[in-house]
Amino acid sequence: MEQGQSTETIGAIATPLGSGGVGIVRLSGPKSLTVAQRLFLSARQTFEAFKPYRLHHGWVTDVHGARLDEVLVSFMPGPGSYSGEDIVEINCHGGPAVVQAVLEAVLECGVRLARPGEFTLRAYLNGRLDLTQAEAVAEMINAPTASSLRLAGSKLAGGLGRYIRDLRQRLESLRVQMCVAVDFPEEEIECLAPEELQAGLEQVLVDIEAIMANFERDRYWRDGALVVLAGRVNAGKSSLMNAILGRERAIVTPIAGTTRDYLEEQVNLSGLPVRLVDTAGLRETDDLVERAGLSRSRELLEQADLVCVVLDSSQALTADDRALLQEAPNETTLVVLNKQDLPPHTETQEAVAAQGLPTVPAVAVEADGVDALIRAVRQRLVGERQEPEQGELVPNLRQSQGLAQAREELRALYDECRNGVPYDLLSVRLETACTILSEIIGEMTPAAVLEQVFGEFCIGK
Ligand SMILES: Nc1nc2c(c(=O)[nH]1)N(C=O)[C@@H](CNc1ccc(C(=O)N[C@@H](CCC(=O)O)C(=O)O)cc1)CN2
Ligand SMILES: Nc1nc2c(ncn2[C@@H]2O[C@H](COP(=O)(O)OP(=O)(O)OP(=O)(O)O)[C@@H](O)[C@H]2O)c(=O)[nH]1
Ligand SMILES: [Mg+2]
Repeated sequence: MEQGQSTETIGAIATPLGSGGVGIVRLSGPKSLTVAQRLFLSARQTFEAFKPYRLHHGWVTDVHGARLDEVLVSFMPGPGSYSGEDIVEINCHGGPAVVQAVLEAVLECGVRLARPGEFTLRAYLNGRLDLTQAEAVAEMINAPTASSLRLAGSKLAGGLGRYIRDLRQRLESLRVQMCVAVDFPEEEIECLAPEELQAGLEQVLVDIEAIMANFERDRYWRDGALVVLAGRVNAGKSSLMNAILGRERAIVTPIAGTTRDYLEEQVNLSGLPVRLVDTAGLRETDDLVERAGLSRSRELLEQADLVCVVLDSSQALTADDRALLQEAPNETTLVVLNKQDLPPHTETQEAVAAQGLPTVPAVAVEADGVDALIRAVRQRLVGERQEPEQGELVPNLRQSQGLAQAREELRALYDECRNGVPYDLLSVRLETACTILSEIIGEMTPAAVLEQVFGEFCIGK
């Protein structure tokens, strides 16, 4: 991964590939302005130069001067631009062929196609964003709901970076006060007593714990949860899927084994983003397709944040039902007693009650009980917790793992301090903890980590 001022000019389509009102081709780097001058024909006779932060109306041409599209072009000079470099944006008509043609013209002018996330990578390398803000850009683009968008917004505003920088500063100041620095051996400064060092560490640990708790508690609000509908054939899983979605997404028939591959849809359960999956019904089968579908279902069951075990409450439990209930981990299971419109099978009700798993009744075909089911799903995933507030700081997985590392280092340090380990050894640990925190915000972050972070972006961002 390159460091420092880049010399290559990069270009990409910044809008989704499809038909839309407007499509944007974006350039960043030293050649942006000359490329724009070469490919732009102004609609005004008096046009002289691309005044920054203005829209210039005209045509974009290919390298031979043939008009490609009527456009609006803007120029944002570095270092005060999104990437910190000269940026040009060509606003074309939003059709895939139009933007592709404009991109090709740009690439013929010695511009290189941008890699995923490269505009934002440059913004980061040029000090316009710290790493947590760069990650927030991706979180914002991928945010499935209003609340995940708010969380990304706080991070993009720099809240998490500031929080972590403050933790690091406090550790650094403790380190100075340990007076092991060889710089001032003679100076008469009051050195920190072990108890004071421990107290300082404790406070930092409390604040690390607090923000890590947000990761655990709010991760479903940010990333969404995987909810899998499982159960034997004909229990009503697909009917339930349709009822929750409010449309006929899955095929429903009285034939056992209707769903053979899994179906996945994104739903917003009153603000909670959920990937909802309908699976192939469990049963012994010789059908190759169905068996392949079943093995996919099992994989999904293992990944699920919540499994809704759908039972036909009017029928006796089958061996498959029992096996599923038996294997179901208590924390991640919700039993749906479907077909409540039919006469209940008392043994089934009793057997389920004996398992002690939370249950909800439903009549999937009439979409009855769906509201209660949605409430129960939310309850299982996030309890009584409401949507996170504006300004709440929720680390992502990478950030949370960094915080966990720093916490381990500080805990070890704390214990060593209590056991009378000398300050010069403790000081080394403290430095390690500071380095870990620096990596989270993107100071001294290894190239491999950067590659991973930016590799997950889309092209044009
Ligand atoms: N057309 C377009 N829309 C976009 C973006 C973009 O790059 N292009 N953005 C990109 O993701 C977001 C906006 N983010 C931006 C952040 C900083 C600057 C910028 O030029 N900042 C300068 C000057 C600000 C000013 O004069 O007000 C600066 O901060 O110094 C531009 C966009 C969302 N919408
Ligand atoms: N009476 C009644 N019938 C239901 C209910 N829910 C589903 N059914 C019926 O049960 C049959 C099977 O429903 P599906 O939703 O296809 O069941 P499934 O669990 O997806 O079945 P497979 O895809 O085969 O695993 C259909 O004929 C539905 O109309 C219900 O609440 N009450
Ligand atoms: Mg089905």
